[in-house]
Amino acid sequence: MSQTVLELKDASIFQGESLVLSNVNLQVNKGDFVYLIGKTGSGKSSFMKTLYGDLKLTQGEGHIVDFNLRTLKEKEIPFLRRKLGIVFQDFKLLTDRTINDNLTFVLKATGWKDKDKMKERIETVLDKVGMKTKGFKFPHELSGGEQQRIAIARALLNEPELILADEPTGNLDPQTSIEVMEVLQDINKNGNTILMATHDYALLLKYPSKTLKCDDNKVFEVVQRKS
Ligand SMILES: Nc1ncnc2c1ncn2[C@@H]1O[C@H](COP(=O)(O)OP(=O)(O)OP(=O)(O)O)[C@@H](O)[C@H]1O
Repeated sequence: MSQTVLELKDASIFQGESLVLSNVNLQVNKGDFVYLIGKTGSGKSSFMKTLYGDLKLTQGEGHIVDFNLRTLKEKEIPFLRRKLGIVFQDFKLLTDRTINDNLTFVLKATGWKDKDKMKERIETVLDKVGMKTKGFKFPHELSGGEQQRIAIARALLNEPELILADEPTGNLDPQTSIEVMEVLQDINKNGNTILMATHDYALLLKYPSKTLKCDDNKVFEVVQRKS
């Protein structure tokens, strides 16, 4: 039986008083790879922010991993985020420390204590993104694509039930975008569930998957035609 990791029913997404998306219905199951597309300003980031608790869900129903978005309390947000892996367009690595220290920082902040176990987990996630030998480097010593791989590794640290990637290739050239996408495809094949916001249509064509579109304050599924 498929396990639902995200479900929205008649959910409306607001930025302050203004309605961004209305009556959103969607279900994401374990193992899915789902795209969220739409023009600039159509609401993709607002949608993602609602899912990780940065914007409150005030209308409709929303369940993500084991949390109810309607009743989510401020103090529960860190626990929700531990079950999610979040990847941003601009990587958001800490620039003052090495990759190993970036990853150790997250593990410590999420309750890990055993040094050997932390080291082992860091090696495992760096290996998953093909960056096993780069742990000693500082972020500025890596290319954009490599930094994004590290950001994906960081998202994987606590074995998230769902990865939310908001324009993960937005700062990358087309070839590097494909390399990062291959990493996301690999981790999806290994069982990770991914919801990815993008406006990169070339990626959609190359890696077809279930696609939701934000347009005109609505979210609907689009069916890709095979040409
Ligand atoms: N912090 C904010 N406060 C008020 N309105 C906002 C805020 N952020 C976004 N908006 C508005 O919400 C709407 C949706 O923006 P959003 O950033 O979600 O779109 P997007 O599809 O992610 O666009 P992009 O691809 O440019 O990131 C826009 O009309 C935008 O002006």
